[in-house]
Amino acid sequence: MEGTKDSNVKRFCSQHILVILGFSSVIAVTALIAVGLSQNKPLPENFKYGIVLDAGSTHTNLYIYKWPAEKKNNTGVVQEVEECKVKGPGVAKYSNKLHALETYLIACMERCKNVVPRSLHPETPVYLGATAGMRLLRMQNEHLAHSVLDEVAKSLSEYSFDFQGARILSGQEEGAYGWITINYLLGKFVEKSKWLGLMAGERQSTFGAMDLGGASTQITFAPESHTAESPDNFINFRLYGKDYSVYTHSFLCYGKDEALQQKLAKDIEVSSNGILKDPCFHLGYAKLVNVSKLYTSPCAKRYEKTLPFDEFQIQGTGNYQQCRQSVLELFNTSYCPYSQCAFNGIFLPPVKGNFGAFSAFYFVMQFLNLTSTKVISQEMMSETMRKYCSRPWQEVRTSFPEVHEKFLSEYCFAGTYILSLLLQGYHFTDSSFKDIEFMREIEGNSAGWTLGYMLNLTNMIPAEQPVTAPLSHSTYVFLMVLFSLILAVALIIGLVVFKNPSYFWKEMV
Ligand SMILES: Nc1ccn([C@@H]2O[C@H](COP(=O)(O)OP(=O)(O)OP(=O)(O)O)[C@@H](O)[C@H]2O)c(=O)n1
Ligand SMILES: [Ca+2]
Repeated sequence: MEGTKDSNVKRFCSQHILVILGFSSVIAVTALIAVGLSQNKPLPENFKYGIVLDAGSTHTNLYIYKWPAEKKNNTGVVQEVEECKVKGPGVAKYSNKLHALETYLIACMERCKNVVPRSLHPETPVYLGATAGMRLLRMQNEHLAHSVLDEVAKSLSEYSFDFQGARILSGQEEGAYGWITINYLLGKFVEKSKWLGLMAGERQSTFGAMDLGGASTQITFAPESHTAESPDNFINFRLYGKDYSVYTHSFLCYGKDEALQQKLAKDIEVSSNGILKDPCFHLGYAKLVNVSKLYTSPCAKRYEKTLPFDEFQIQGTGNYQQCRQSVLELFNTSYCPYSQCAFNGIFLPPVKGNFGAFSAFYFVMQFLNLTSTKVISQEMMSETMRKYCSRPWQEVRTSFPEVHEKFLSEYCFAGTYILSLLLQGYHFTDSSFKDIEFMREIEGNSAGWTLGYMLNLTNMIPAEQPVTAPLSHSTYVFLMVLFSLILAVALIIGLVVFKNPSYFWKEMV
């Protein structure tokens, strides 16, 4: 009797201990989840802004970037929040009307005043970088180029932002910053994490970058192997703890507009009657060109000749094959002082990996409807060009009433030029051509040199990998909760078994 009472009390006590233990485990796990989640809740972020003006040969574009101040050294944190196209042509075109530069940037700078919170204006850097149009002007008249830069610098320093200067980028910088931009946006500088970040990550291959502007074009990529040939074409970077040896070259005068000027100057040399039958323009298209204007750019100088007329008329004949032949004459492949060259005796290692092709590469391909499929073959593009160039001008004009006449009339030339540059200039093959992605932006950020320029000048890309915990905070919380749950379940099962071993054994028998 005494024994039964005793065992009843024991059972009562152990049942309660079990309930208390189960209850505490549930509370502990709930508390752990709550603490983890509240700790992981994003803190109110403190943003910083940066402004870059891209003073290109054809126009100026302004970009406003924004990033959380605490995370400035992480990759992919900078976001483009605004793009503003400055009204009017590129700054180099103002060399004979400097006074007009006083008001040139006002509209876009007013946008900046609205987008960037007023309290942050004094700490928001503003950079202006000029490219090939200004490089050409500097070649012609250094003093004038300085005056243009002084004038834009003067107008930018009148704002309450932290103006950091206006300068002409070298072709190498332009190529390199474009390469940094797209690889930063594609997340190629960080290792691909494995097993929730528990295993060492894998180094990723970078994308090559190709930029086609109005006056110059750049190609930049990490070649298969480093070579001692033409050291001027190589830049070494150490980014996030990894070394990169990158090939880059900027072909001045091989932007879309200057290449066309060169072609016209080359072809008019052999005309005697002031008429230029041009296969790169549509049949029925006609345009008057002033001879002295044609020779103002240093790019067409090599074909300069005294002609018996002051102006000539382009008459389109719309023939892709003949246009291709004429364009190919712009690339001199008859000499190469290195083991391999692009054209004009410029070293170029074999192209390797994926490429992002942006600016006019994209504008032209988009117009030709060649950006909707991810993979574009060179046959597909040649066929498109053959058909497009043969369309009569009147039909083209009425089919695309919304497209600016200058752009529209030049797409036959531009597409043919792009094909020739990629195949004969850079030696892309049937297969490597398919590795080119024509892109305008990557997740809302424009592909171009400006972001890379700002990342570099604000020291946002560290040479060494920042020291971080091996796991992200959310992975850490997830694993802690999971293991605690496993522990709690094991504890409860253990207690049940300990409390009533006969039940367990009975089941087993
Ligand atoms: N919808 C558009 C817009 C532009 N273009 C062409 O694209 C070229 C300009 O490209 P862009 O990258 O804007 O040149 P810039 O930056 O001004 O020139 P650069 O980089 O050489 O200084 C021009 O030939 C222009 O005719 C085009 O064909 N279609
Ligand atoms: Ca450009």
